[in-house]
Amino acid sequence: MSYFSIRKVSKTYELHPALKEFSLALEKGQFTAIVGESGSGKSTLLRIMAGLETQTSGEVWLNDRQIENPKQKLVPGYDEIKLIHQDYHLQPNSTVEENISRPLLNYDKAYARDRVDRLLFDLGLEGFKDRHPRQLSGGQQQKVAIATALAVEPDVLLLDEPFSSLDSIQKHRLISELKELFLELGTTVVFVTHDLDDALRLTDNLIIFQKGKVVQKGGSQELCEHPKTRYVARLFSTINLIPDRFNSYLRPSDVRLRTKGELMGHVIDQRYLVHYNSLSIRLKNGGQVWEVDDPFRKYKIGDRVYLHFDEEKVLMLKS
Ligand SMILES: Nc1ncnc2c1ncn2[C@@H]1O[C@H](COP(=O)(O)OP(=O)(O)OP(=O)(O)O)[C@@H](O)[C@H]1O
Repeated sequence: MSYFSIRKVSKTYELHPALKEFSLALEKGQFTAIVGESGSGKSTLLRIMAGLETQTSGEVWLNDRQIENPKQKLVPGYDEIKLIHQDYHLQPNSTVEENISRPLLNYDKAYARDRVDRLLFDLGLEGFKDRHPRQLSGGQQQKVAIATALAVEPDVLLLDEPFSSLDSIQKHRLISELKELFLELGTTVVFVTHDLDDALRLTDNLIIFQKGKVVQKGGSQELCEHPKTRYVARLFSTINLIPDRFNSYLRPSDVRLRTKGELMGHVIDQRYLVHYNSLSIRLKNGGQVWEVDDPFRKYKIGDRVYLHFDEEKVLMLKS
């Protein structure tokens, strides 16, 4: 039996199905990321996992204990399973230290002191412990929210896009720091996000979620090389539809540019990126615009180019 398991959980709001028979099994200390677009049911799923929302059917288990939903439990939620989302609620009139200490009010004083000191240290907040939330940056406030959630040593941490208010440099640094901390603490982590890049900073154990259902699971290489749907493929890069062929696509890196051939187009835009130039090419037949990598930075706006590709690189994708 797995440590944390979600068994065929479904949720229907009025008549609208938000979650369809979702199952997941995690071992202790394992991380997983659920990547899905807005409205795909990610928050609903995490709230059910935390015992904060009542599912229409299915079960959630932590070890040998079934997680009760708000209809079954007088005070919904568990200290063992903590949910952190973007709208974290810090106490504005309390200091950082007081915020982190609050969940530990009923604990042994010496234990609480040690725990708060450790969290301040682990999250790099020692220098800010006497400040109030309004005196902190978004990233620092987020760290305080995470430290507050970790204060009671939860076994499972559920992260619902908690970093979306940060810029990408801050966000990636924070995710890397947290990864180290979670590994050290042995926390089991479920991270939901719409951003594959964020997910991959934490883990390569991916679940791709669309319209309340799992569309594909696996590591990034498997999903990138063998995506089942256009949505999964697009998480990694733009895809170009091949004219006059059904559901057949190519990634920008799988198109070669030549000065002769059959599929002709003109470069209409060029962007300098770190490893290559990215070109927008308007195809002659049909007027479609393809995005193509130019690794030798050879072509310029206005150039005529011919597009070549290997058949084995063609992705056959459902919607
Ligand atoms: N309390 C509610 N009552 C009715 N419908 C709801 C309720 N909460 C969510 N929904 C609907 O259920 C679906 C899933 O919503 P959910 O918030 O779980 O998605 P999400 O993937 O977390 O979206 P986002 O990334 O935008 O937060 C949406 O269509 C939403 O409108």
